[in-house]
Amino acid sequence: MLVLKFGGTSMGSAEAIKKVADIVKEKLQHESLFLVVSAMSGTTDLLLNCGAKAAADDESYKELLKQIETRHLDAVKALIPVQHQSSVLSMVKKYCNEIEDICNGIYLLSESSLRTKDKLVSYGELLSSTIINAALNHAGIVAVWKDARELIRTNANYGNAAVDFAVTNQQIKDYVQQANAKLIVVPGFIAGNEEQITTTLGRGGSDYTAAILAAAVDASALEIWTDVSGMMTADPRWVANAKIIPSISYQEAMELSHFGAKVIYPPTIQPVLSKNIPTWIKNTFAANDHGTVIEFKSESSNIITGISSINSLALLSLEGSGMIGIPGFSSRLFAALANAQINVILITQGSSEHSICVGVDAALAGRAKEVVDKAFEYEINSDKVEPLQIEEQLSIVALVGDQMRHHTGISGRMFSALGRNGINIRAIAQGSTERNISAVVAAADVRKAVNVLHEEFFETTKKQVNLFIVGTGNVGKKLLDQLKQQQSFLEQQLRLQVNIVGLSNSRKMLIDENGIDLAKWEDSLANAEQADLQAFVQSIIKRNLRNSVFVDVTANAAIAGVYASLLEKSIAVVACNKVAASSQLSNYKKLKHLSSEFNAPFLFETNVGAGLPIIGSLNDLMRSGDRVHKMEAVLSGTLNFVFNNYDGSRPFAEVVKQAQDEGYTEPDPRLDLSGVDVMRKILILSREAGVQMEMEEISCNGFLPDSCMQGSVADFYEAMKKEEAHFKAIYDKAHAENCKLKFVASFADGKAGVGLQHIPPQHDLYHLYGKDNVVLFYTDRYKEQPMVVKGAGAGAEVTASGVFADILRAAQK
Ligand SMILES: Nc1ncnc2c1ncn2[C@@H]1O[C@H](COP(=O)(O)OP(=O)(O)O)[C@@H](O)[C@H]1O
Ligand SMILES: N[C@@H](CC(=O)OP(=O)(O)O)C(=O)O
Repeated sequence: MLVLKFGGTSMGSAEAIKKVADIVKEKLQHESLFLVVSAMSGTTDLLLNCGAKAAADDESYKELLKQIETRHLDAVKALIPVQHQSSVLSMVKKYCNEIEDICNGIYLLSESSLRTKDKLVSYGELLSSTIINAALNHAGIVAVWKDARELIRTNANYGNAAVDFAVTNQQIKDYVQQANAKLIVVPGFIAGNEEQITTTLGRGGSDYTAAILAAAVDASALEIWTDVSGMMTADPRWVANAKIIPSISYQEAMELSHFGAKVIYPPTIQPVLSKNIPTWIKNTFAANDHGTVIEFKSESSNIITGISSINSLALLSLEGSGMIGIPGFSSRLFAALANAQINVILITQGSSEHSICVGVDAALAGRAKEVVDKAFEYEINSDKVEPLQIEEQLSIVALVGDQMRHHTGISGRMFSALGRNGINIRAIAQGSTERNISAVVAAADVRKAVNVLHEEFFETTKKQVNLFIVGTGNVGKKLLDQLKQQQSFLEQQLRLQVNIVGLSNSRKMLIDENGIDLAKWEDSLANAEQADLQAFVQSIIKRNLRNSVFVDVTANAAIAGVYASLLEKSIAVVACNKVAASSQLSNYKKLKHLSSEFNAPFLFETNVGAGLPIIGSLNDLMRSGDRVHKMEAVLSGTLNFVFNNYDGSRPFAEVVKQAQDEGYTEPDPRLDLSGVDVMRKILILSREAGVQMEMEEISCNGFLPDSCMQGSVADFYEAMKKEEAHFKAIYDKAHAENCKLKFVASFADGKAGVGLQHIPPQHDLYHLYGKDNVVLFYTDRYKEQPMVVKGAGAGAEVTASGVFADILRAAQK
């Protein structure tokens, strides 16, 4: 005999029920069947909700009752031909009337007991099993319906009754023998006690019904049909890359289900394990998929089989000096919890014996405090023990696998992966079977934790990076082009799946967790919501996605102001914006500190020399113990371009405009022309060279007349035109000395300065063309001959590629 169980998801609509009928028909060709069904999906919750509303004197329960009735009547109408519907419709109607009577009773009494709740929810399975039984018979498949309450005997622990296996097994065997039927339809989840009163086997308990039947009749197999193609390495609603586990041991399945893998109800395994009955998880909507087989395995080949989580946990800590060395404290704690029917999910105790910490379902925390404080009343009153402390809003994330005990370093990898992503671990437990390592984390972090661990243990070949990009100007656009062009290369060659989750400019912002399509980002952004920097940042933090990188491709001070709030949430920051690194020294230091404390890269290579490897090379020198004595540099692509192209033959203002049009200048070119931009750069280099420097300490020998510094950018161009003679004179003077004009930044003996200089032909800085930058580093190791980094130091394309390189660095941390 074969036992098939179809869950609520497989019974959710007439369409789905037709698929169930097809599968049953096919299976019947080979074997006789027990068919166990759950309530149509959502029905159990609806029934409980009706009861709760009625008990709270809320008359709207009547609307819910209508929904339940309509849903089931509709299913009958869709499944059974009109001329045969009446008897089933009247059966459904009769059940619905009974539900209404019960709810009316609850409403009148303003109260409902666990026993009444069991009676109420039993109608979900009674309805669904009646409907499928009728549908099968009308389709010519002969089926008999059997009330599970007459087969499965339990105690009277309503809501989660315990099975009396001796009576149950006998009842099932007797019935099967007497019925002699090919197909027996049974409502799942419900059972009966000695007095024939309805009980239930706990939420999700239809799986258990099926396992009990399978074990009683020594079934050839148990098949649990649901809406996924098997047990997966993690909950597929959370982890997009979760994979089907083709085969798994009973113990691993038990451990995974205990730790939240909802696809199977934990008690299900015990009956089938004791009879060694292979148990399949199969997909009603993809019946040919292999699915998962749960079976006996002497040696499983998996080190880690799956990752699951329990999402509502409270940690209870009992602490006090009176606990040390005195036996019996823990047994009293556990006895108090057990007597109150509070299940302990996790236990940790430090070797000092000064405290003991247990995890329980968050809903039971209040009750736990009552009973434990009562049990230790004497010790609490005499200050030997503190009143029970409760910490809520926690979750457990667990790694499960038979082979963990044979492999060292698994927990190390687990904790460091969580740590790298800024997930704080509140408590740890490892089962003595070493089949499970559990970490307690904040509930807000659990989804991220499951994803981080899944990536660490199952997606070793691929890593997902989640980008939040602000700025879609010259550099931003180029960056998006480059990302689009490289996306598949990165995935195939570097195994990096780069997901652009957020995109914002000063007008609009767009967030899409599945990744913004880079082929049409401009349209999507144009139609997105109004930009709001704080809302954007909060949304990044709230999403709490692993490997998040914030990318600032603006020159905006407000945006530089949000880095700290991101770094302290372990979100990496990549910026071509120089404002933060050149801000007050205290702010620069704070950001550096947050970056190291929260393990979140803060990278700004493009702050100096665009895509040139200037800061990275300097960092390498410093990290390897070198010391910088002197730096000499031309760091403004704009100024270099301007002085390389200006010879008085066309106006200075026109050359500046060309530099702006070609994308070398800051949005306000006065930042470049005044020397401020170069001051920022030498300041950043000095700081990266280990010097504590403020912007005010840098001297500036500027060349721009005061008249050019007033008003708007348009006013600036007008003013430059009027000052043409001033610029011509500067040029002529240098030319007369056979020198070129270079705006030089220098650092020596801990001091920095910038200014326009006459550079003679033999000078290192003379041969510098176009928009090129150059830096000469004189260090302990590069004494006479400096280390030179030289090349195009401005332009959207090269800046974008420098930002891109920083993103990859942050991603591969
Ligand atoms: N590790 C896991 N493997 C497979 N499914 C899982 C896992 N963890 C959680 N699930 C979820 O369990 C769901 C199936 O359980 P459930 O809704 O109770 O189905 P049914 O109504 O068929 O009993 C799946 O749709 C899936 O989203
Ligand atoms: N209907 C019950 C029992 C059950 O097992 O349902 P499902 O198979 O849909 O998880 C519940 O919702 O708890």
